[in-house]
Amino acid sequence: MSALVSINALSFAWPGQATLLKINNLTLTPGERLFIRGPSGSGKSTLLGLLAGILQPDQGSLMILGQDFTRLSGHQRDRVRADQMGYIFQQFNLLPYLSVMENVTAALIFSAHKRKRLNRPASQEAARLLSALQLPEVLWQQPVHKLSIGQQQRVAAARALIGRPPLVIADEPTSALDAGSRSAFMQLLFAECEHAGSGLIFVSHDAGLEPLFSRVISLNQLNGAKHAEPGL
Ligand SMILES: Nc1ncnc2c1ncn2[C@@H]1O[C@H](COP(=O)(O)OP(=O)(O)OP(=O)(O)O)[C@@H](O)[C@H]1O
Repeated sequence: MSALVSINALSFAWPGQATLLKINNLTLTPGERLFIRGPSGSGKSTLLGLLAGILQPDQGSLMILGQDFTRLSGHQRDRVRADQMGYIFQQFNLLPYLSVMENVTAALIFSAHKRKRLNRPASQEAARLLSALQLPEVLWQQPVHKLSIGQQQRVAAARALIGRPPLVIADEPTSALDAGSRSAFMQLLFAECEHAGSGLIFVSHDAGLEPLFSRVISLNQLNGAKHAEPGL
């Protein structure tokens, strides 16, 4: 089976800055659950931005679901992301004045592929995900800006998971959750990924979650770039 993600000799620098990431090799196979750890500022979110096609490497190759992202236009990468990925952003990126339901189902408006993978009406699938994440039903028609940060994080997760994307990318998705919600969140995330056969790339500072993953990597060990973090 071909890799979901394959990185070779990739390097990336933010404009005017020293090289932040130099990654010789990283592969994710379908269904694999990868945990990436690293101190603040080590480049975890930047790496996820590259994998999602939001950023472009300066050198090297980046194959996502069999497509060479370095050869696609920004618009083509947006298409792959909308159709084949679910991305839980660190800052959620929800549409504040739309309701919880509208935010979750918005992911389907932009992707016929995600709509096709549903096996029930969109609102029912959104309800199933929101219930599994223990988000009270009274909130579902509320605009998301009225929700707590932890509740918004769960809406962002439901939006990423709807339509069974083959690749799920999660950037610190449990940072605002209490222990009970975190546990429900992790169970749903794993159950959904397993059911859909999705690969998962998960970045977190929460080392307690590491044993749940099939592979754990340290970005500092993977990264050949010398960066200016104190003590590194
Ligand atoms: N949009 C940007 N423009 C310029 N530099 C950036 C930008 N985003 C991040 N950086 C720089 O890249 C480096 C790595 O940032 P990044 O957010 O990838 O780290 P991180 O490991 O995800 O950190 P954290 O754990 O705090 O979220 C930092 O030095 C940061 O200042």
